[in-house]
Amino acid sequence: MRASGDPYLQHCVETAALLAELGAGPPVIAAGLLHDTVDDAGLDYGSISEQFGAGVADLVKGVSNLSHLSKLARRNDTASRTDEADRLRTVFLAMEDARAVLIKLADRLHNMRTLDSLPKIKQQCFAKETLEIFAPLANQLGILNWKEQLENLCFKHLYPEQYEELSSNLHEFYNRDMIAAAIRRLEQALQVRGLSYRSISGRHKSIYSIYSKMTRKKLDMDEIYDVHGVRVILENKADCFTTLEVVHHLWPRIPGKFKDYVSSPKSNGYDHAKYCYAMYQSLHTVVLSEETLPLEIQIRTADMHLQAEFGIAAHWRYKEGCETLHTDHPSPPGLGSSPRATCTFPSDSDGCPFSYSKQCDHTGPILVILLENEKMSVQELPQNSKILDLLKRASSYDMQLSLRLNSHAVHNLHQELKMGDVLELIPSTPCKSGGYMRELNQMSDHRLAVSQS
Ligand SMILES: Nc1nc2c(ncn2[C@@H]2O[C@H](COP(=O)(O)OP(=O)(O)OP(=O)(O)O)[C@@H](O)[C@H]2O)c(=O)[nH]1
Ligand SMILES: Nc1ncnc2c1ncn2[C@@H]1O[C@H](COP(=O)(O)OP(=O)(O)OP(=O)(O)O)[C@@H](O)[C@H]1O
Repeated sequence: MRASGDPYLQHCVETAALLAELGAGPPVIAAGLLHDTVDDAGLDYGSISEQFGAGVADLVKGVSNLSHLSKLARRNDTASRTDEADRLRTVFLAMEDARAVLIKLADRLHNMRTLDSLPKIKQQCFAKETLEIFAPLANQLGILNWKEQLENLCFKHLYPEQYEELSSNLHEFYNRDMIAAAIRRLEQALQVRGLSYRSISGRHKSIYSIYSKMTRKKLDMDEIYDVHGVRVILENKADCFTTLEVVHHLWPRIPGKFKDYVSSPKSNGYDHAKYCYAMYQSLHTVVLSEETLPLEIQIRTADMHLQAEFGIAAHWRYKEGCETLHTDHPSPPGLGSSPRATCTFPSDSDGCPFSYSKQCDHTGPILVILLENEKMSVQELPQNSKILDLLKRASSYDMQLSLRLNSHAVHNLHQELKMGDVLELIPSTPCKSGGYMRELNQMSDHRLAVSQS
């Protein structure tokens, strides 16, 4: 039974259903159904592998590893330390098949939907971790719909009064029909003008995004002009300016809200990886709809859009500085040429071009997890660092320890660490004499001598 009183199986089925809705294949859906069997039903890798295949068993094990680290992160309040939370997200993506991360996200989304039945303190703890770690992870993987749902649920639990107030205002304010009507009107006007466009899409801003913008910019709700938005993607720059004319002809403009980031691109700061400035290009205007509500209209070419969504001016970077994968927002027709423009759901780990290891040139530092006395830290080390280098950062110097790297006993302290490795320090008997580091060094020198002889 779950705390809500629902049969436990319901959580497993809902998790699998979320993955199916996303377009996941049978192994991922099966692993979604079985995701808690290692931790909560005492099944081991072998029996899952025997019944469902090694692929499914690997995924279930991967989710279990992520759950274990997530639990430690909650206990250590990692979410409160922004840098460490950032690093943990990178490690999550690096240590497991990206599909295991998706299953963990589906699991978390369902848990967040049913959080009401847990004690208040646990609700807050889960919501905090979800907001700092899992919602940005969903964003990094491009599952924007899950990201918004997670953020909205966190907002509800972390700031219930503000949530209630804003959601009752928005209940009156959100107008989905208006967006659809505006798109239709604009499509017709563009056709009359003989302008061909790649796509016109619309969205209303999520409640958490509105709240964040209000707090970030110290604004009232009626000062947020992009609650309702439409985006037009066209062939070339000239068409963008013609479309702007059409828009301003259709609706009265709200003064002071026009921004020409096409003639004067917006700099998003220096991109150290690419040695250049990240530039964002788009025309933005806010008009007054027939319903007398502000409507933000963004106009850009397909190239500008690719740059905004996937290039160095990318929306994820603009928001939080991470990687992205758009699975639930298919790219507009004709935008398929970029390697980042579309992503079908990967059928295996190698098939996923968005896993950290595939994208990274491995010249930068590595991030690894150090577990000692149930304490978890995410450590950044230079390339080619060894287990010994990591041990120098451990606080439990005076104990005899057994070491496990990614759940396997460590035999060579000079073994090189790689991105996403998890090193566990397991205290056995208290150390009687001598410093811990000296013993470790002796032990490793001895092992090295033996292995070389
Ligand atoms: N990808 C990307 N999108 C951006 C960037 N800057 C702005 N945007 C998008 O453009 C929208 C409007 O940005 P601006 O016109 O600069 O206005 P604003 O910051 O929202 O401020 P207001 O005028 O108060 O609405 C944002 O909500 C984003 O959707 C950027 O650098 N990269
Ligand atoms: N006018 C618009 N039309 C269509 N899609 C939009 C429009 N404005 C933003 N979007 C898209 O909607 C999603 C959510 O945007 P949201 O408004 O929450 O954040 P944002 O664009 O970063 O804004 P801000 O920084 O102003 O809060 C993003 O994928 C964004 O690209």
